[in-house]
Amino acid sequence: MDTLYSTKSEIVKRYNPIDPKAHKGTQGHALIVAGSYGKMGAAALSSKACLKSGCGLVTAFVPKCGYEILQISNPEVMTITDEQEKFISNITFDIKPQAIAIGPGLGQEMITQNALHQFLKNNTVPLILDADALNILSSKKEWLSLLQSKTILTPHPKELERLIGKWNSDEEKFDKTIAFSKQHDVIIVMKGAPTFIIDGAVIYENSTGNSALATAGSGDVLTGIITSLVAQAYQPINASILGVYLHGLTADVALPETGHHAFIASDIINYLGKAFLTLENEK
Ligand SMILES: NC(=O)C1=CN([C@@H]2O[C@H](COP(=O)(O)OP(=O)(O)OC[C@H]3O[C@@H](n4cnc5c(N)ncnc54)[C@H](OP(=O)(O)O)[C@@H]3O)[C@@H](O)[C@H]2O)[C@@H](O)CC1
Ligand SMILES: Nc1ncnc2c1ncn2[C@@H]1O[C@H](COP(=O)(O)OP(=O)(O)O)[C@@H](O)[C@H]1O
Ligand SMILES: [Mg+2]
Repeated sequence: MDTLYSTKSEIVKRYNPIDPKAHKGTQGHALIVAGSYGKMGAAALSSKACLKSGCGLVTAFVPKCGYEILQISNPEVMTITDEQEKFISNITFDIKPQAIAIGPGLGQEMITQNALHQFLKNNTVPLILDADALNILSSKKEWLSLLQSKTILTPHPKELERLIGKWNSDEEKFDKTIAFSKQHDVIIVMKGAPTFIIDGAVIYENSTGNSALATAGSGDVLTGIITSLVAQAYQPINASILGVYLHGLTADVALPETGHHAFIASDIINYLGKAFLTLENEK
């Protein structure tokens, strides 16, 4: 099994500094479809991380109960709401995003499952699927054929197991994940310590991050970062590799200042600036 290691010099090659003539309209518009009653934090974290990774415009699509939560917690993020109070039931919008994330805090209500199905049948926008979007697909595997080429899936180990079934060894885990990636032509961000990014037979091993990331919402933030990069026109594989690297780097940079225990998902967002600067200084 050949694995490519994401060294800093490899990452810098994939990183594009922002054009001095850029404006919010050229920096991409991302849509984050997330949240349900009691899990609106996932939508807030994901959409803030998206904005703090350079995306020009970010819109959150949330159930009605999330409207004020999103508008107050993230004034820079625009918010549109579903007609249902507590769950998403119909993913329709009149904006033209360049990347869409679905899943953080979404829940798996039947009405939400149907909304995801209808959305996948019609969608042509580059997509990032996380959390409950993956759990729904695990229970409706026939919908996987609706995914466009190079859709990005970001499962943690339990979500991966739901998607590909149990494994008895690391080798089997990789074999099954590679087979899944090839069969559905999707990129799999296999989250863990470390995270591996799998694109067919090609495996990239991330080189940043530490156990400070073992905290609620850490994956929701990663989804926002990767979605931001896709909206800024990074190829899905480059957005995945660079996003995972920057996510881990925030924790490495923060550690001497915060320690492991006090570091929370919002700190990943707080340290994104310093993480990006380390790449800019190398360019
Ligand atoms: N503030 C908010 O609004 C937040 C909202 N959130 C939202 O909540 C929803 C449910 O998401 P979730 O991931 O908590 O539930 P679930 O899929 O059952 O997985 C949990 C089980 O998976 C396993 N496991 C996980 N990681 C592992 C690892 N590295 N290594 C090994 N095993 C690992 C572990 O299983 P165990 O080891 O206990 O058998 C664990 O018990 C989802 O929509 C999410 O976005 C959260 O993001 C939090 C913040
Ligand atoms: N010990 C660790 N070392 C490095 N990264 C970790 C560690 N623990 C968790 N992470 C990272 O934190 C993120 C957790 O994602 P996830 O489980 O989806 O969180 P949540 O659903 O709470 O947002 C992943 O990117 C994972 O790689
Ligand atoms: Mg998660």
